[in-house]
Amino acid sequence: MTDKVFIEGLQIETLIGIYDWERRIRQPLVFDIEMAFDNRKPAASDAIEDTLDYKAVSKRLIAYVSASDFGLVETLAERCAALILEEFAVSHVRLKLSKPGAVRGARAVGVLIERSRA
Ligand SMILES: Nc1nc2c(c(=O)[nH]1)N=C([C@H](O)[C@@H](O)CO)CN2
Repeated sequence: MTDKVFIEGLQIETLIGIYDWERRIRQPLVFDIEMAFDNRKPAASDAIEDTLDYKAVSKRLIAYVSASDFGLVETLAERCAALILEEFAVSHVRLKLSKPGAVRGARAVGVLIERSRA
């Protein structure tokens, strides 16, 4: 089963970074997320209750990330992947966390991780 539900370009502002100046500001992060989910049931029923609701996942991530204050993008990406696997009916998640403008000359830097439910 290779079905996915995705969220692309979800921008969230938060406190993130290892340098002193970064601890005094909020910076935008961008999330691209793919979640394994069998979409055949909602396709047959046409019922939102049968979906992996991408709006519900987005709202939960916005709440979590906005309130977070990690130093590394690695830490935040790991926590977000764990949250998705624990709180939603997702067996596998691929999560790209981009920090735009963090490095001069680069459009964005960040991490890309894939995690599965234990
Ligand atoms: N692999 C990482 N490298 C760096 C990180 C990070 O979170 N992961 N963070 C920084 C700084 O906070 C940087 O974003 C400031 O421009 C540097 N390298």
